Amino acid sequence: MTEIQLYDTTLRDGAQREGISFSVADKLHIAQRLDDFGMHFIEGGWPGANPKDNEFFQQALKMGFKNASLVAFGSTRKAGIAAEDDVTLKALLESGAPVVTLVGKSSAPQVEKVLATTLEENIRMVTDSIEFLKAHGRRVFLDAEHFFDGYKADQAYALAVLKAAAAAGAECLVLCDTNGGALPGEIAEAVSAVVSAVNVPVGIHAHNDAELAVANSLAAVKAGAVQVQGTINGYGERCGNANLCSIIPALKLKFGLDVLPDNNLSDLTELSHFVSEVANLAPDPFLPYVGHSAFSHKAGLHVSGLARWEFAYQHIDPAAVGNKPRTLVSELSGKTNIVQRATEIGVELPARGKEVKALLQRVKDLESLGFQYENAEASFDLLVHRAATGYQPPFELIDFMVVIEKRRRAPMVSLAHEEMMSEAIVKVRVNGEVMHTAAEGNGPVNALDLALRKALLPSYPTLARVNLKDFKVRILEESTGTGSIVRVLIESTDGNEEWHTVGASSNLIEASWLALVDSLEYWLLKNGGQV
Ligand SMILES: CC(=O)SCCNC(=O)CCNC(=O)[C@H](O)C(C)(C)COP(=O)(O)OP(=O)(O)OC[C@H]1O[C@@H](n2cnc3c(N)ncnc32)[C@H](O)[C@@H]1OP(=O)(O)O
Ligand SMILES: CC(=O)C(=O)O
Repeated sequence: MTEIQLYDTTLRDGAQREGISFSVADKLHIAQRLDDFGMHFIEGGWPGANPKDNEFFQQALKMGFKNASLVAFGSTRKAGIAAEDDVTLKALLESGAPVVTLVGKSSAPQVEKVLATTLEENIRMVTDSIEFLKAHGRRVFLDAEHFFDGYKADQAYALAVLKAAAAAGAECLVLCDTNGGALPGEIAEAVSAVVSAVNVPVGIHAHNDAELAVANSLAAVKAGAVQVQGTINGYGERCGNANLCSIIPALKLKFGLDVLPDNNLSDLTELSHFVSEVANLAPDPFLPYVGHSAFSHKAGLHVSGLARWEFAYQHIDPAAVGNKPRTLVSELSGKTNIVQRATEIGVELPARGKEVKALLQRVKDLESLGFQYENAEASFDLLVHRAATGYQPPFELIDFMVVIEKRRRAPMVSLAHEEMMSEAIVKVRVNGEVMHTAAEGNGPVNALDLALRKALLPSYPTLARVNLKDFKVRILEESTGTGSIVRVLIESTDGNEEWHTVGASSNLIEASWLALVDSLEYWLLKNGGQV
């Protein structure tokens, strides 16, 4: 079986993504996780480029890896100077990394236009640099920059660079689609040609500018490439690099290549989320394999099909990559979505009973009025409970009133001397007793929240732990202006768990009230007022 080398460049090319700036500690944490995961090579950065990268190599060598080899990245020597005088080559040696990946030009137009040197001198730069590093005991890979564009422009020259690198002792010739514009067929053809022309293993380094980096990497492997370079979550310069979170499961589960132990693959989703956390980027829910929505099922036909056969609408078992299937409830649901979600919250509903039909109809009716349940699972769970015979809500609204007043403090000098005052009066029945409370707040929803809590806290003191974490308002049917329907989505937390509720109305206060009441009622229902 072909041995594939997994080469991660999240810490170097991944850090070239706009918005990412890893600290040394971030890099060390990520490197540790990549090593635990079973990555074969971890490219840590460009020694000499900045103090953080220098520090990283010192610390990473002290830390040591159990699976991976540490790789330092840098360019071939500058034109017109000796290798031993080149600052980049010296810094690569000083980094102490046992493996060095050298980026060298393999495209004739790039050599002439960008390096502004001769084609012959570029070949000498590649050869001298590899020989210099090999003479100092380093393993060397060549990242043949712009290889595929160079292969189209001047095939003989692109191959001559690779042959020179192989003769100088490069262990792997990594063909780079640096501008990310190549197509899978072109990649496969060029990789096959190189594999036949050289006696050294070939690798692939693809960028995602045409959204083909993963497809191109897989096409390269099919054509004989044995090293795959990429990044976690596809982070990288411009539109990113080939996403290892898609490539690794494809190699393992679809190509049947034993690139990692099975148990490690199930850590992939966690690894992806860990790296996005450290990069301070929200995880992309729509990433294949590892995204929160990668196995979310919304359409009624899909959910019903999946209930009969787990592969009806899934290309792999989500558990293989550490992910989970989810069932969404919405206006596109069928009976099975409702039954499954009800089962998840411990309510058994007969699959063909009238309760399910009524709930499904209620969801569709409410969504047509502006509610949206797929992002507000707690509000849907309450619909299920409220429909059950004998359900006793922890509190019931009798009525509420909100007053908003603009007050001017005399003497008025500026807007800072004007203030908005909101007061809410709430009447609710709690455990048979009518509670009549009032509160002032910095806005009408805040005043309502405070007045409602005043009414509930004597009976449910632990409710004090519940906080509103996020409050989103979306205007639906914008064309009707201030008369349009608004949807309010509230995210709440008790410090341990988070839940989402929804309200919709042509009145913003009412929409907010509905979402607020659902939030508190949901928590009381789940916790019985105790935590
Ligand atoms: C395809 C890739 O993603 S390769 C990785 C690119 N990554 C980075 O550039 C990030 C780190 N880079 C840096 O910190 C800086 O660019 C440094 C420290 C490497 C160099 O900085 P400077 O010395 O100021 O040079 P600058 O970046 O302006 O120009 C690049 C120089 O490298 C030369 N160069 C570019 N590619 C190569 C190559 N493959 N081999 C040799 N020299 C090269 C250019 O001709 C230019 O030389 P010049 O300074 O004699 O004109
Ligand atoms: C080496 C590299 O990052 C590239 O060619 O894209």
